[in-house]
Amino acid sequence: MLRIAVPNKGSLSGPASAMLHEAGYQQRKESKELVLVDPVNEVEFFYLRPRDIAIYVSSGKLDIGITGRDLLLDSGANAEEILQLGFARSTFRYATRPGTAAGPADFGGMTIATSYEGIVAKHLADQGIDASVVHLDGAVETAVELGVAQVIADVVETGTSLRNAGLEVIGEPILTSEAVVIRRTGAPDDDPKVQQFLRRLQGVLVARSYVMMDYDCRVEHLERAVSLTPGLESPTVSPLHHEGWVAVRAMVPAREAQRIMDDLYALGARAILTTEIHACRL
Ligand SMILES: Nc1ncnc2c1ncn2[C@@H]1O[C@H](COP(=O)(O)OP(=O)(O)OP(=O)(O)O)[C@@H](O)[C@H]1O
Ligand SMILES: O=P(O)(O)OC[C@H]1O[C@H](OP(=O)(O)OP(=O)(O)O)[C@H](O)[C@@H]1O
Ligand SMILES: [Mg+2]
Repeated sequence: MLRIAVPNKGSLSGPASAMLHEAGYQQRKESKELVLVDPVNEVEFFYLRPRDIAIYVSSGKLDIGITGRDLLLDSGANAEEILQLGFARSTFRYATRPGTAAGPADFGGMTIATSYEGIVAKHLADQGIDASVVHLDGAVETAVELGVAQVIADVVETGTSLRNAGLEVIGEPILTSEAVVIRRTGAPDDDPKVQQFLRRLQGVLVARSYVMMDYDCRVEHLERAVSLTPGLESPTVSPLHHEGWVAVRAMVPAREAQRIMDDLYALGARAILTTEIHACRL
């Protein structure tokens, strides 16, 4: 059985379970379940704290896990990314009250509050900045108002939490993060069970970001039309009963679908339809 670590709380938990469900795996029905065996797919899911997942995977007791890139790097665990999942996207940044510092080079002698000590200590050391780091479990934005630190380093998505605390980002992002699948560094990459799992998740990613587009167009417009809808390999072109017309079918990126439909229509294509893709293997 493939043993997989899944986040049990926080921003990663819901979207990770939703993606696994879309990929055809059983998921737990209630948040108190810590282990779930999916015998049909020969997979065992362990619902763990997101922060602990890289540690379990690096120990070799679990084959793979879903976590955030920032959590993986912060843990310093011996594990590596093998697939990016596109959710829980964020940046990791320093923030201060306006006027505190012109940039991270001015942080010398200051205290930086963070839940990600590993990332911050390494970044400060790499930049040669002599600042202290204080670890807080969460809500670190409040540390400045309460005088525990002059600077924070935290996850930023919309920036709302920073604005509400009267803070502004300073310096370039330390890193960009998203949910990722990880395995122990150097684990063999030809394990068929892992490969099948990754193919299923890749299928979900493609199904989420592409739609199927069908349309009819005149033969003389076909080349221009297929240049708008080249598909992943090549579009399917079938003859229509109506002489001089063909039907075309191709996958197109979902977020470009409306623009492509406008362009096809302007070219003379008609009966332009898009349909959702529920699952795929490329
Ligand atoms: N607002 C957010 N937007 C996008 N990703 C986020 C956000 N907050 C946290 N993350 C991501 O979620 C992961 C953090 O997991 P964690 O369980 O700490 O999430 P959390 O939402 O902060 O939960 P908790 O309530 O336990 O603090 C990191 O990879 C982080 O980048
Ligand atoms: O830029 P924003 O869209 O405001 O999102 C970023 C905030 O979201 C997370 O906090 P969370 O709600 O998980 O609370 P926490 O600080 O207790 O982890 C993160 O730690 C930031 O505080
Ligand atoms: Mg949090």
